[in-house]
Amino acid sequence: MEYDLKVLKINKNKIEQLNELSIYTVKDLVQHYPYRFEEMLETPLHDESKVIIEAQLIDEPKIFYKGRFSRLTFHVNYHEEPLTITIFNRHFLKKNMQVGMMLTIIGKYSASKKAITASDLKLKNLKEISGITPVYSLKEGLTQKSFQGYVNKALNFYKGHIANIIPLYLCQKYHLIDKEDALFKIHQPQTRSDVISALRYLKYEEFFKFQMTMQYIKQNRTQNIGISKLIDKEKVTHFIEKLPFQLTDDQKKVIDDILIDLTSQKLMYRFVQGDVGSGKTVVAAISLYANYLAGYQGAMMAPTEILALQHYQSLKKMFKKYKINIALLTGHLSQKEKNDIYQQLENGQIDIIIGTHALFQEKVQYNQLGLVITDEQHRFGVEQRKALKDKGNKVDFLVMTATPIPRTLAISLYGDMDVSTIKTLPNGRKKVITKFIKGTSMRPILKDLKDYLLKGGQCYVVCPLVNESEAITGRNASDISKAMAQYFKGQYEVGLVHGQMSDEEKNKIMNAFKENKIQILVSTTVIEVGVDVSNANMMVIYNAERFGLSQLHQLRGRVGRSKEQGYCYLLSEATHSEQKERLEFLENHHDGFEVSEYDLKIRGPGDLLGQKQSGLPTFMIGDIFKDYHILEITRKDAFEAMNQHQDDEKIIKLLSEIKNNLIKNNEYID
Ligand SMILES: Nc1ncnc2c1ncn2[C@@H]1O[C@H](COP(=O)(O)OP(=O)(O)OP(=O)(O)O)[C@@H](O)[C@H]1O
Repeated sequence: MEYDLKVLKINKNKIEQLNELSIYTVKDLVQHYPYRFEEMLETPLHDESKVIIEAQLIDEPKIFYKGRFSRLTFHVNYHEEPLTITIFNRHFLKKNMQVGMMLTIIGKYSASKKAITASDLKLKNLKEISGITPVYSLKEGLTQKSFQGYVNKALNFYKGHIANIIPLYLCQKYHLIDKEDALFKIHQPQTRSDVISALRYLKYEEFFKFQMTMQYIKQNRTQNIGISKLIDKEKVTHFIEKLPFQLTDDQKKVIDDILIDLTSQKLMYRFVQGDVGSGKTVVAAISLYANYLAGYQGAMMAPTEILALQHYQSLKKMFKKYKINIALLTGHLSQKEKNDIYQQLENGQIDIIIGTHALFQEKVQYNQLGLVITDEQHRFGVEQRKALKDKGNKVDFLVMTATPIPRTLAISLYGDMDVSTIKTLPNGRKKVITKFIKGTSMRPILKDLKDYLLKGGQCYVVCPLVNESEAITGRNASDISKAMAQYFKGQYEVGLVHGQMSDEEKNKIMNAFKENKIQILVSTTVIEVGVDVSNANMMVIYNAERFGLSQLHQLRGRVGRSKEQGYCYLLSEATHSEQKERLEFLENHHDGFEVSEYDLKIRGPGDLLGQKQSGLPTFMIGDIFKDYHILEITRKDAFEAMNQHQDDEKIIKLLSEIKNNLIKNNEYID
């Protein structure tokens, strides 16, 4: 049951402050878990470090005042040695301090002065205060102590009514404690092992629920009969044979998977991940062609206008000799142009439509939509997916992403989809020569750059900032482009592209670069995903330490996309050894899956995909990277639960809760 915070008799003003932390119900309060724990354990005296000690007061404390500030100084006996203790603004403690009493002192130790500058002082011995204290992430107005008080109220309110969600056989298998016990232990731990056993239960429960949701969605979908499409496979084979290159084995395998999906009764719901430059566009094109041959319209949605335009141009080129009507719909067409496209989509004149979010606006009606492909799953939420699916009756759905994640993680996270992976790069593709160069000057690589330009190549220069910033240090694209334009005046054209420009401006510059009217393109990370200019094979990245490793791999993937040798220079003043190691790792590793695995190991959450923006599910207590073995185990357990324990009382209850949640959050897709 969901209870409003009012039942806990918390005052209105405090309830508002709790609301700011997205805490609205008693359950929310109990689920606002500590983000760390502080342990009060005696530490040895190490010079210039934080120490916690227990010692005996040996003299009367003295108070000194200076303006509004006070200083309390006294001496203690610590293992037969006197130490001087100073603490600021605690003059009021003096009245309760008697010579001979035991004190606990927390502060910074100076060996030369034999003194501690204390940050906290307790008039008790350590034993009385030792233990483990949860620390919560809070907002202004709430103290740790008051928050702990509210949580305690919430726990007592629920006590005796907290039921286990996990079925008994799983609790027994993993020796999980009860849910009620886990909640008490996470908020009121006595020992470290309390925290460990509480976390084990709570993480397992959170991931298990997630995996059950995935299984539920998947099962629901499989029961849903799709349209078995009739595809002239000979024509598909003929199209493949006419391509200017041989497909890689992975491309062939994915295409086979997709063709099976399209022709089967099952609705396709497939997630294709491939390394940068592994050739996903042609896979999309073949799928769209197969769908077209079966008599259906296809839609391909890209996250940016630059990419939509690029896909449109590549598809137009690939289908030049075919009578397929391909159109581009973006937000920047005139109203008349848009209306024409709407009409042609509705009456079935357009076979394949490429575009951005504009593709699923309400006005857009399809005649016979059969396949939707979205590029970069991470930027499209459930809402958009639903909107697009609503455009057609039983539409097959393909999601492509260029941000590789280890397959096990992909299966665990996208458990409601079938996952295909394109790992191999096209034949003859050379590894991008990657060099980490210390500093932020282009001087050390200028000769390489000039030689390369002289041979007719084009180059990307990536900067972390658009303009000069006072807050952040780093090279900015505007200044760099001006400096380069000046330097190469009369020899080469320099262009500038960044996210603050209008789409029209961006497209103009990108097209000029594609047509080699611009030889040096200075940019921010707007070129990160998907841009494909095969004559541009050199990239210089300023302040490389400022980018995530997977992001650098994405950026580097813009070069070396043909048989030409690609070069990527990582300019960085990285001082931390960890930063250097990461850049050196990129020098020696070229496989996106390896890069993401390394990221996963050393950096944990955040860096791999930028979790928040990525559309990856967020968890309250489990960490998809650090705890991914639990994610994996729960996937198997959820599968088993769905198929072998569907009569278990707890499973029945959980599934009904899952369904209600999906409906409530408007995420229920039939
Ligand atoms: N089997 C192949 N053999 C040779 N070249 C190929 C093959 N498949 C694709 N290509 C070419 O490789 C280049 C990269 O392909 P594509 O743009 O589809 O990559 P991608 O997987 O979308 O990569 P990214 O995610 O980095 O954009 C294109 O120029 C494409 O024509």
